[in-house]
Amino acid sequence: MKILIGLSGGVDSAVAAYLLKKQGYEVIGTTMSIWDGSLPAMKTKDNDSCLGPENENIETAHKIADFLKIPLYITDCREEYKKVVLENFRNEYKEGHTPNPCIRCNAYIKFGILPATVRKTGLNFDKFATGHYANIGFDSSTNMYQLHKAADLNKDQTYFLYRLTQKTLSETIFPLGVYTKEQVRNIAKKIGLPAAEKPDSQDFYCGDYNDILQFPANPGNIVDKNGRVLGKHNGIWNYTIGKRKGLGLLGGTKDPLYVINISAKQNIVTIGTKKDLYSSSLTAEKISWCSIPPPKKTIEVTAKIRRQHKAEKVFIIPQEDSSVKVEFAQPQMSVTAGQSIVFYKGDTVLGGGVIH
Ligand SMILES: Nc1ncnc2c1ncn2[C@@H]1O[C@H](COP(=O)(O)OP(=O)(O)OP(=O)(O)O)[C@@H](O)[C@H]1O
Repeated sequence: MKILIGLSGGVDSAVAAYLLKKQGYEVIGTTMSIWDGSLPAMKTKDNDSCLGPENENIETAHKIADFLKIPLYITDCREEYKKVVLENFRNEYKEGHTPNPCIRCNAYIKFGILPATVRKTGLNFDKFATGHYANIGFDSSTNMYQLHKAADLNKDQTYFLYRLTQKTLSETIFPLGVYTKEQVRNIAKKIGLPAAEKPDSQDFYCGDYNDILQFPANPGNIVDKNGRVLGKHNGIWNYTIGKRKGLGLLGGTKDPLYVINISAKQNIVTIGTKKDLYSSSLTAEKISWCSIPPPKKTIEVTAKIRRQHKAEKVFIIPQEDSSVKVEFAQPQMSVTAGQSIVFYKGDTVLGGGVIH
């Protein structure tokens, strides 16, 4: 079997490639290029984000490929990344939402355009692999592939993968799903991999998001729940639900204040106390059911409303228009439009959607 692996120049994908080779597969590497140099380059050296100058990563990917004796192809995904990920990023912030670009990148670029572009060059392969921490299984009772959490729950990346389709799951391998990060680092050190000491990538972009957004200032009011003006903002995209610091309010207040609502239509940021941040339900759209057929009636599952959230008990109530209403068993803090809610049953990712 021939496997194409996405080699980022980091330790995870390098070890994943090593493990595949060790299992006897024919492995070929590809590094996707998404950086077109139009944004200010980051100043900090240790910040290894996805979107940033790539030369060093490509150089390391070449070193890794040479070390593992596998061919490496650099794949230009810059145009598509700009159209699919960065444009959406801008549109979402314009709407006062807080998007999650990694989820979109995975669904459309990393597991879509990247392998498809390699195939178009005439290079054939049977499966596509990455160094993500996740597992894929198959449920013979439903005949469906299943996305499962990684063995290393601290590194589990399934939150970012819920938009993968059945077809993609059927063609994908996650060699690191059964390992802990510590084991992966130890393998890298033991075999002397060039990327062994590289830090994990932290964020998708390490600079100021305004570099990407580039919106002209659009001043408006910061108000309390009663509409009383407490301050001014320069653009709603500088705020996210739950933000507490740097609100630039006029007078000192007794209780700590947080952003509780952002209205693009009214160009208003609303501030409230911690208890105003709690919601008992939400609506999610653009639903992707990655491991099960779309449920027709209410189901009880657990759900995360952001990557670091502890999965909580919820009831999913399917709506006519294919969106879902989600009711929390316990009210949850900082439900944020643009972020994804991801549904789990045990360690299986059922699917997810974008919070409205
Ligand atoms: N530029 C890229 N080209 C090809 N594949 C990539 C690229 N960036 C990430 N990937 C793939 O996606 C996986 C998960 O990426 P993520 O950004 O989460 O990095 P990571 O966990 O730090 O992994 P790594 O140590 O391999 O960089 C990587 O292991 C790799 O297989």
